[in-house]
Amino acid sequence: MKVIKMEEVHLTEPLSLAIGFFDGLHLGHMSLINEVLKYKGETKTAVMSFDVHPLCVLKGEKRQSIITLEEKKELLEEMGIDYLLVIHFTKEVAALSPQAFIDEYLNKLPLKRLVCGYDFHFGDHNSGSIEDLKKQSFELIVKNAVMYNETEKVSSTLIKKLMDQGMIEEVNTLLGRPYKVKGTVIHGKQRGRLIGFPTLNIDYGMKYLPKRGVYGTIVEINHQYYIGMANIGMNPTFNDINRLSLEVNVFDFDEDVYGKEVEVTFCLYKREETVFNGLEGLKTQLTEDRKYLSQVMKKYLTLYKNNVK
Ligand SMILES: Cc1cc2nc3c(=O)[nH]c(=O)nc-3n(C[C@H](O)[C@H](O)[C@H](O)COP(=O)(O)O)c2cc1C
Ligand SMILES: Nc1ncnc2c1ncn2[C@@H]1O[C@H](COP(=O)(O)OP(=O)(O)O)[C@@H](O)[C@H]1O
Repeated sequence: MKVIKMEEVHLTEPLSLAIGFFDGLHLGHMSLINEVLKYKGETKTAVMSFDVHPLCVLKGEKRQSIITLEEKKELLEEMGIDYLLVIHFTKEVAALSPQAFIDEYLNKLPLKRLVCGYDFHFGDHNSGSIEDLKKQSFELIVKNAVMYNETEKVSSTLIKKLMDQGMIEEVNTLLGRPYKVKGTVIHGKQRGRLIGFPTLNIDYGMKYLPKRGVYGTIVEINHQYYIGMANIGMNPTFNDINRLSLEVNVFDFDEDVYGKEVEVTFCLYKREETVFNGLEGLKTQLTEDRKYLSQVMKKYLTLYKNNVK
């Protein structure tokens, strides 16, 4: 798959294109991508997205996302999309009228058909709608919402809400794959090894983290897979950190991997983060967590290993 900045695009073969920010690439987004892939062979296949979330630009928000641009690229490539077309999103782009947006980004392409979701809006104050797209010369396919239940649609907002409740298995169902966080191993307070539970502290960047607490995870280190118990939290027993930490104690592993990139896959939520009355209480709890998770996580490790290439 080629990644092309829209300012530099020059394509000549007919295209089928899905458009959206696609935070999460969840089942709803996948229905658009799969629609485009139906035309592989007849046309080239492409996805158009933005480099930063429109709300970050418009409201100056620092927004944690379910998926990074890097992960988006990997997934779309695996699915067989030919081009990822990236719009550099700025206030000027946000202020384009609907027709100016269409002329600037869509009519410059050899666009045979456009696939978008039922609620796609674009242009100044989101004033552009499906009605504007229907008037153009390309074919338009509008996909209905994929539903979560009778009333709620699968959406990035819903996935974040479920993450906030620790409902990671539900999240994984709606993503169509397990939730992962990739990051570099950084230094913590060097206390873990003293209590017999060393942890990889992970720099999770701008990834959205599930609810504070303990999770059963699969950890990839140097192309090997391990079971691990992760904690997302503020280590309230010690009360000496100021940003939510993601750390994982890896089973059957004993190496120094500071500075390496690792990937944590969230499989199940075990318990809330608790304030202990000193180290002994924490150690007893961690011993119980390890005993429980080393049993329960075996099947996830097998499944995981069977599903990676
Ligand atoms: C599986 C797991 C569960 C944890 N649960 C708690 C907890 O309930 N309460 C708490 O204060 N800290 C908890 N911790 C965090 C420990 O306090 C932390 O790992 C320890 O202080 C080591 O920190 P360090 O990596 O900065 O050295 C947990 C850590 C792990 C790996
Ligand atoms: N089983 C293991 N799980 C996690 N980290 C381990 C393990 N074995 C060795 N390590 C190493 O020990 C370091 C963690 O020790 P710890 O005392 O918790 O330090 P820190 O506070 O810097 O995370 C890890 O970064 C890793 O390099």
